[in-house]
Order: sequence, then structure tokens, then C-alpha cells
Amino acid sequence: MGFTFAEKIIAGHAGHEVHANDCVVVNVDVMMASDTTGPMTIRAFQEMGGVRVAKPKKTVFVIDHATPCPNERIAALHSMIRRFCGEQGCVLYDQNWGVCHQVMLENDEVGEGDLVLGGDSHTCSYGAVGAFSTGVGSTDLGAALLTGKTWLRVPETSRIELTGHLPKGVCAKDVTLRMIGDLRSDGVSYESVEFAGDGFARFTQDEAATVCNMVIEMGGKNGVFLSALKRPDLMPDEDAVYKRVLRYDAAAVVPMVARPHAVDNVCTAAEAAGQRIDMVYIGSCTNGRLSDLAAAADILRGKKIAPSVRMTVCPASTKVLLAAIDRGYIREFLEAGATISTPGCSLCVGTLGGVPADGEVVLSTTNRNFKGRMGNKNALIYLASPATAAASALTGTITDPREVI
Ligand SMILES: CC(C)[C@H](C(=O)O)[C@@H](O)C(=O)O
Ligand code: SF4
Repeated sequence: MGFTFAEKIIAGHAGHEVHANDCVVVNVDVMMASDTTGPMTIRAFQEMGGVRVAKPKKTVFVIDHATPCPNERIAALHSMIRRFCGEQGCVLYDQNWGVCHQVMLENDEVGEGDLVLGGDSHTCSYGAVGAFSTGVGSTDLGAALLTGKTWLRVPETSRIELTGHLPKGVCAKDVTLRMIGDLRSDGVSYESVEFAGDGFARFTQDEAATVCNMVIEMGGKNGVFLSALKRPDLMPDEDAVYKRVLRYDAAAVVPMVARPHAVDNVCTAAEAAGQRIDMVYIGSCTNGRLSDLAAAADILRGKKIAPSVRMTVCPASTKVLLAAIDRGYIREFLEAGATISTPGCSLCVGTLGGVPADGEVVLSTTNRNFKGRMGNKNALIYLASPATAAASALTGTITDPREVI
């Protein structure tokens, strides 16, 4: 019986052979906390008697969820993180960097073969570069800061294969929403997901990050793109055991949306067409990268968004913003009538401005549309790709991007 990626990488970090459902203690290569969970992690570390973190150069804090800082209470938490990083010699990405997951990826804080714990549920994003990465609570993270280790139940694995080419106007986000719609939010609970097939192998790292980012929205523990694996010792064996295997034909995928108030409440963009929208948000660790901004800029270029729509674009990082400036996208967004927000989590989780009013409808490129997500429980949030978001901003209603390209 062969081994899956999860079994191989966890075995390497446990120092012995492991099988799905074993409970093991593993070495952790990289730890990450944001400004939301960082303070709780520091407190947990201190309450456990922590004096020095085990791996300061591999312990990363990113101040991203509430930047620039909106109030006094959060300012105190931000200073607590800065002080801790100064005392402990941990790596700090302050408010000028961007969303934690993008910052981790674009600054090579994580790489192939790393076992990564993050105090954020979308830590699963790093499967795009061949890491085993997963989100944990602040207490587990605090313990890892102290010991450099954690415990894991070795996940069972599902494999999802994509074959062929995506049609024009169809994005990685559409494939992701389609899979989540099919599997539902608990479809692969606590499982590792291997993304395979020539279709996924053709995805760029940005696209792979979009897919892996939302593995948690199908209940997964982690996701990994097999095409990101260069090390043969991490590749799953031919006779590895899978809980389920799903296959998708890329040519048959169409633009999708998730309707309020659940990520698995999906339908095609064509089925939702005509739904009025008041706000459009393009950004986040799911879809705020340069290629996402490019997809939106291609649709908005030389046009004006509907007067009834307020549109905000937030590059996922300062590096993305600078590249978008160089390529002229930022000017194009501004000329189309959009607002540009400071790189970070921005509107995604309601920790900053841009809160929708009661009854308003938002189309967002983020990963969650739960009630209250953007700061108002009486708003309705739809999720979609950057192409669908841009096309819909032009018309003021949900629009299949293939109608405008
Ligand atoms: C605030 C934070 C704990 C949360 C997470 O863990 O994912 C946030 O980033 C989110 O996207 O919902
Ligand atoms: S951009 Fe949104 S989903 Fe990503 S870490 Fe920030 S709040 Fe969470």
C-alpha cells in the first residue's frame, strides 16, 4: 500500500512512517500569525510559561487584518505584536506589506516540503508551492511557538483531477466554487486534498493559490498542487489510498457565483444574471494578486462602472500594488470609477471601512460570504471571480464575463 503526499510529508516531520488517522507529534518548519490571532497566540505562549520562542526566524507575524489601524483597542494589540517580535527576534511584516498569505508566498517564507502552521484558516493556501500548511487555533499555535512542534491526526486524502483547458473568461475561482458546490462546506472534512491532472498542472502559482486558499471552505485540512512538487520523495505513490477521487473537465467549467450566506450555495453566473449589486470588491488572499487585477483591468479598460455601483480594488500586497501601478491597472481602475484600498485584508472581513448598508448586495472576490462577514449582517454577499466581478461592475447586475469580453 502506497503513501499519499500528507502521509509522506508528515512522516518526514515525525521521523517515522505514518498512516492516515495516526496521531503524531511533528516538527513545525514555519509558524505564522496575523494581527487578529497574534495577540491570543502570544498570550497562550506566555500562559504556558513561554520565555523564548523555539524558532524565531521561522515565526512570522503579519499585521494585515486591520491596517491602517482603525482604533485605539487594535492599536494596543498591534504594539503588543511589535514588542514581542522585537524581544523575541521573530519576523515581522508590518502594515506596509499586505495580506498574510500573499506576504508569506511572495517573500519565500514558505516553500516545498515545509510543514506550516498558521493562526488563520486560509493558511492552507501554501499548498500552491508544495507545503503542508494548515490553520490552527491560537493555543495550538502558542504551543508550537514554545516547542517548535505540534500534534496532528494524519488526514485521509481525497484527490481532485482537472483535465483540459479552461475556456476564455473562466477563472481558477470558478473551478474552486464549482468544487465547493459539489462537495459542500463539509465535503472533505479534515482531509488532505491533492490537486492533480494536466488541467491543474497548467495553473500558475497564483491560480493554484486561489484553489488551495479555499480548501478550508470544503472542510479540508490542507490542499496541495502535485504540479508544485519537485521532490520525488513527496510525490504520492501510484497505489496511495484515496477516500474519493473526483474528475473535472476544464472545458465544461463556466463562471460561477456563491450566493448569500454560504460558500457552497453556488450557481452559475448566468443563473444569477440580472441580480442587482450595490458594491463590488476585488481583493483578498483569494483573488487580490496581480493576475486577478489583470483579469479585471482587461474588462474595465476604457469603460465606466455603473453609476449605482461602488467598487473597491485592494491589491493583496504592496508588491502587487507596485506591479499594478507599473502596468497601468491602477489608473484604469480609477478611471473606470473604482476606489483603491491599502493592501491588506481591507473590506474582506469587516475589520476596516467599506461596510455595506442594510439590504445592500455585494459581489466580492473573497472566500466567505457568511452573514455579517463584511461588517453588516443585513447585507447580502455573493462571491465570484475577478472577471465576473469586473463585468458585473460595468452593468450593475451579476453578469457572466463572457457577455462582455
Ligand atoms: C480573522 C481570522 C481569524 C479569520 C480566519 O482565520 O480565517 C479571517 O482571516 C477570515 O478569513 O475569516
Ligand atoms: S484577506 Fe480575508 S480571507 Fe484572507 S486572511 Fe484576510 S480576512 Fe482572511
